[in-house]
Amino acid sequence: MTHTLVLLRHGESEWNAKNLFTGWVDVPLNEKGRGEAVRGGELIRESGLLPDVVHTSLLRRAINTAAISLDVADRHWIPVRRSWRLNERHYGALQGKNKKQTLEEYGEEQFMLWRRSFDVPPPPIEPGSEWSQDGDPRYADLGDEMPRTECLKDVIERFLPYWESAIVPDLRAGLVTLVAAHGNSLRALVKHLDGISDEDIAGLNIPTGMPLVYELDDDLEPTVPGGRYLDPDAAAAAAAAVANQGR
Ligand SMILES: O=C(O)[C@@H](CO)OP(=O)(O)O
Repeated sequence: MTHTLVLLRHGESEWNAKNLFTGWVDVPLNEKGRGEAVRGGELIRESGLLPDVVHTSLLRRAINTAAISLDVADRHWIPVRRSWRLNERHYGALQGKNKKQTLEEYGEEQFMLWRRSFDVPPPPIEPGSEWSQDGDPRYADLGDEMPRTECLKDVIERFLPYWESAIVPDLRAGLVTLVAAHGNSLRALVKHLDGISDEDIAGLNIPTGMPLVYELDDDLEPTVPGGRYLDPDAAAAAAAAVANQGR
């Protein structure tokens, strides 16, 4: 028996379009992003892989992408679970900063260390500063777990408990499981599923609004490494555009 997992990065947000580091800032989808979510829903519907349950982050770009896509696929009624553990990577003091300006100010090496290294987090965000999430009621229960910055390694550490306790049980119950999340929380998941090395994960970029399907065996190993995008050509072009952000 295989288990079906469908991953969906949110559609383009207002800050993706402005080329700003976003992280935990709760930015809305823009017009293009809503269109990508519609297209994602059409691809899901056409594939016949209709989700039985959906997991999202606590951020509206993922929540609304899931809602739009599922509405198009006529699956708007399925159970939903949300967790901060699926949030985008916290981008620390870079949140709200322009990627191109950051690249020009700090140079290629530092920029790429912050964006794609496995274990180098950006500087922590200043408590109470403009783009900090202090006092946000949705994170009131986090206490000491509330991040001030994160590298991909940190994202994997906070994501895995949710994977094990919430997503794996749905997969094992035979439910087609949709995870609507973010570029870096999905990179954490794909790294885990495909066993990608700490070095090689730097080269992996997830495009917005493109459903990526994994069929998993009983050990929850992908039957096809890397999974399968429902629209592979569009996904490859969009992933290259993510890789080139800042330039
Ligand atoms: O800004 C962010 O939060 C992420 C995703 O948009 O950006 P990056 O791809 O640079 O990690």
